[in-house]
Amino acid sequence: MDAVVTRIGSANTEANRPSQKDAEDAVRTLLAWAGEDPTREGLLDTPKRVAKAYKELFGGYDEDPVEVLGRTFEEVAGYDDMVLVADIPFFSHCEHHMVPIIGKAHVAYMPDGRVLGLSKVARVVDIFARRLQTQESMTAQIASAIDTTLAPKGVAVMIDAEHMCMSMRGIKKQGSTTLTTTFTGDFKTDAALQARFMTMLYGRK
Ligand SMILES: Nc1nc2c(ncn2[C@@H]2O[C@H](COP(=O)(O)OP(=O)(O)OP(=O)(O)O)[C@@H](O)[C@H]2O)c(=O)[nH]1
Ligand SMILES: [Zn+2]
Repeated sequence: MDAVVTRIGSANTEANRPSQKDAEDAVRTLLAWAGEDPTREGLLDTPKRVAKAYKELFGGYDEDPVEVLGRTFEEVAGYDDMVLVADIPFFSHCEHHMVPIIGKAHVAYMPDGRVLGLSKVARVVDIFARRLQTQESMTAQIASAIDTTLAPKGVAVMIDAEHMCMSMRGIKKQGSTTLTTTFTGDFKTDAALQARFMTMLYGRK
C-alpha cells in the first residue's frame, strides 16, 4: 500500500522522537507561556497527564491500517451488494490549530468477493482520526486504505464534522458542520450507485 497513505504526517519514527521528559517540559513551557505557574500543586502532574493523553489522542501514528484491514472474509453466502457502516463517531484534531474535530464518518464499499469485519471499518476511521488532520485528507485516507487493501468494486466515504477551531475561536460559528466525500471505483463512475449511497444514508431514519 502507498506509504503516503499509511504514514502520512508521521515523520518521526520511534527512534528519533523526543523523550517523555522533552514532552513534559514542553507542556510546562506552554503552561507558563499561557500565564500559569507550572509549579503550583494542582499542575505538578499535569505535564505527565497531558503527555499520556497525547499518546492516546495521537495513537494513530503507531497503528497500521493495512494490518487492521488485512483480515477479510469470503464466506458471506454470495452477498455482493453495498455494505454501509454509518454514523461512526470520531474525535480528531486539526493540523492547523491542534484543536478537536468532532464528527461522524459513513463508510460504504461494494464487495468483490471479500468483505471486511465491520469493526475494522471503525478501527480504520480511528487510526486516521488519531493523527493531526484536515477533514479532506482523512476522508481520502480512509477510502484509499480500504480501496488498496480490500480491492473492492468501489468505496464511498462521507465525513460530517464540526471543527472546534471554527466554533471555539476565530470565526466562532458553533454548529456549522463540514461535509466531505470521496468516491472510488463504481461509486465514482456509477451515478445511480452514488445516489443509492446517499439515499441509504439519509433515508434510514
Ligand atoms: N480545508 C480545511 N481547512 C481547515 C480544516 N481545519 C481547519 N481549517 C482551516 O484552516 C485555516 C487556517 O487559516 P489561517 O489563516 O492560516 O489560520 P487562522 O488565522 O487561525 O485562521 P482563522 O481560523 O480564520 O482565524 C482556517 O480557515 C481553518 O478554518 C480542514 O480540515 N480542512
Ligand atoms: Zn483548525
